Amino acid sequence: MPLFEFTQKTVCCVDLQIYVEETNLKFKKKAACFIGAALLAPTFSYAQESVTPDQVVSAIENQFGVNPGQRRNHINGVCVAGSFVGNKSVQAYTTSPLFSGKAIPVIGRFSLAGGSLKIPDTARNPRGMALEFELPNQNRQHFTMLNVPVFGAATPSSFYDGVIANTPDPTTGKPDPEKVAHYKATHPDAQALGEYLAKNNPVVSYANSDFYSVHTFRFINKNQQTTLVKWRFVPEDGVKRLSDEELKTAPTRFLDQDIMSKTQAGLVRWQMMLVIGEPGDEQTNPTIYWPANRKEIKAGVLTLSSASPQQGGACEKINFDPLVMTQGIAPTNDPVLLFRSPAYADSYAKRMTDR
Ligand code: HEM
Repeated sequence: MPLFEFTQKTVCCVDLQIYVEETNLKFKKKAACFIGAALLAPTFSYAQESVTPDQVVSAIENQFGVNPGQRRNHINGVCVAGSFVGNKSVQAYTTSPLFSGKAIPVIGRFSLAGGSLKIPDTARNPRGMALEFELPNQNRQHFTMLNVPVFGAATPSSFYDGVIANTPDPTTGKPDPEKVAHYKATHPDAQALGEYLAKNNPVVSYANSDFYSVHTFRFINKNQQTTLVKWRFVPEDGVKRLSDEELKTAPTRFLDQDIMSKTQAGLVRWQMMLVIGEPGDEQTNPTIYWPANRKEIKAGVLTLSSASPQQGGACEKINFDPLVMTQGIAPTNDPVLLFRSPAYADSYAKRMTDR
């Protein structure tokens, strides 16, 4: 399968050559080029069956540019630290030491989706909460969550298509509206997230955001019984969003300073809610909601006590790979979840070796 396919005789060879050089995507030009047809309404098809993690990370780099030493996605962020106390009642579902009832040290990072430092804190895109739980015997558990209940791609190749469609055109410096429209029309899996982001204004503070596992995971108990679960972290201070008016007047950057001030003034908490799945609930497609009436139990409390700039901070050099897990927690066959691990490793390797 070609990485990028032109379905009409639409693009002049010179333009394509420039595009290839600019994008550095290293794909083979299989497209036919017809000089002079470029201005006719083009239709593009860039769906493909499979992509490699490096193709996707390189495409993200091409969309946003590269800031040496920094994350290729979720580049804006802030380090946090605190602890988590898991409820023992969750042991009915999992043997994970997270739910021992004892305080577990946590290093975390809040972030803004996207790979450009210029993306403002008012952007209508997801925010991230990544947690590394430091368990006994040097064990680690990661939760790498978003503040949206569903994701915008059911497969890595669909995610890749979104990156390509939203990559600025070298001539205008902006994504080509035709490509964006074509992507939306041909990727219904992006719709649920788009609708959620349109309906829910960005949050006023990381401390006033809820965060979701998005993916389905498997909890395994001491009798080897498996339960499908999702989880969400609910802020003690409630979810608060910017009004339409505030969105227009808010400063470009306020999220990092806000959480630093709040943790300096006191402790900031979230309740972890475990959502218990039922047989037949969606396991492998992170763009699909579970029914709203699933049983939920209180699974623990996250308390953050400090926050600091990411540069030189404890979170800077952590790869918050969502597949870093302890016993009692396992992934499902969600292709997006499984793809994230090698994609993050690729981004991590790049940012650790940039000059
Ligand atoms: C195909 C899908 C995805 C791709 C290719 C992707 C790619 C990436 C990459 C390259 C990074 C930077 C990693 C690093 O340098 O350390 C990143 C960070 C992040 N991603 Fe994803 N991602 C995907 C899906 C998701 C999903 C589904 C979620 C949440 C449910 C998510 C949440 C995050 C968060 C919170 C961060 C920041 C982690 C940190 O603070 O270090 N991503 N992603």
